[in-house]
Amino acid sequence: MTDKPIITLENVKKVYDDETVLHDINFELEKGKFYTLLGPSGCGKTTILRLIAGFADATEGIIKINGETVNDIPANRRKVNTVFQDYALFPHMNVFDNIAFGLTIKKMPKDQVKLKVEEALKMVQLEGYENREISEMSGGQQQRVAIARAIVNEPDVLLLDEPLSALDLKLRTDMQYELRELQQRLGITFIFVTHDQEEALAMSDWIFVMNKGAIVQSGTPVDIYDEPIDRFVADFIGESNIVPGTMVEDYKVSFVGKEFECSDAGITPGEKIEIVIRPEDLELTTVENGKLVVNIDTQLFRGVHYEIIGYDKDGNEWMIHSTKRAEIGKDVGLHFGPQDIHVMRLGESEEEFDARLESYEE
Ligand SMILES: Nc1ncnc2c1ncn2[C@@H]1O[C@H](COP(=O)(O)OP(=O)(O)OP(=O)(O)O)[C@@H](O)[C@H]1O
Repeated sequence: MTDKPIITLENVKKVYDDETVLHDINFELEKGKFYTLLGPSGCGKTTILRLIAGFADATEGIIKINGETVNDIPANRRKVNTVFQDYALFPHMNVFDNIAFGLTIKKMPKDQVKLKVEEALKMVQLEGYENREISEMSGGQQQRVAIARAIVNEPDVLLLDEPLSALDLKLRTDMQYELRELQQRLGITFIFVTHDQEEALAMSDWIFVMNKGAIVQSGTPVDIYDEPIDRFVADFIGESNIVPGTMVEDYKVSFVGKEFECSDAGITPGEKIEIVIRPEDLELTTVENGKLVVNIDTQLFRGVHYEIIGYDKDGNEWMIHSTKRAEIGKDVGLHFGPQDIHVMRLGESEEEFDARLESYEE
């Protein structure tokens, strides 16, 4: 990283009552990137945002904004702004007053406030909506007002806590494009919280996958999708086929009683591993041409593809996404290439994971 990180968390821990909700969080964020915290409900995503914003204090550890330790700096003096899930707009004020609120309390001269609000409205494509009441705006428009209210303060960092979760699917997808585009246009750092993996993959430069108060993997969307570090990430980030296997040697694995070429190396020969193959990487073919043979059990039409489930001779379940139909009860061959096989080191069991988290307490 050439520039100073815009946000740094060092050994950050948060305890509420007796419960540790964040364990030893460490990261450095670069300026101008779109970061996402992704994980199931209750894993601590919002708590990280609250610590950065200054709405809660870290129990241990250091939080820096632009290289400066901010643990003792109040929320209103940090150059970050938050867009909340429910937007937190003032329902009795019109659009202009909602956006101008922060500037007015800072006692900015009126003509300057007007200019800034107009500029912010233009950014979110709501020019001319100054006098509308909040109750007269659609969900998507309220969302944009909330963003305008945050960016009018020219923050270095914008924190977004599930800002799209109240929108219907179509609008949500539109807003994903808009937010991504806005982030690139403004060039400020976004930290976006979601439990929706597709949203995270579509929007982010970099994703932190969280589970039970810890970051379990971080990387680009492609890295995380293609090389999930363990079963939790593989399951959480998309549909996967996961079957037990063994590393034979570099670039060779065995599973379902056969050896296959793969693209992984550096794992001890003989090590037990798990094999991940995405449903869209499996191709239906004839039994003779198949690298594996499965018996087709169910088939659902999903619009763009059929979702087909079959079982191999060892009883492993295989999900296949295919534009071709299969015939229930029949054997078919599956084709896949070496690059479609992803090798996962045997992850910790749930119990081992919990024990490791507890060891942080000692
Ligand atoms: N003020 C609080 N007092 C006590 N416990 C809290 C408080 N805020 C959060 N928690 C607990 O901390 C844990 C993490 O909560 P957090 O809101 O950060 O999760 P999240 O990943 O954002 O979840 P969601 O997606 O459901 O919002 C949860 O177990 C929650 O109950």
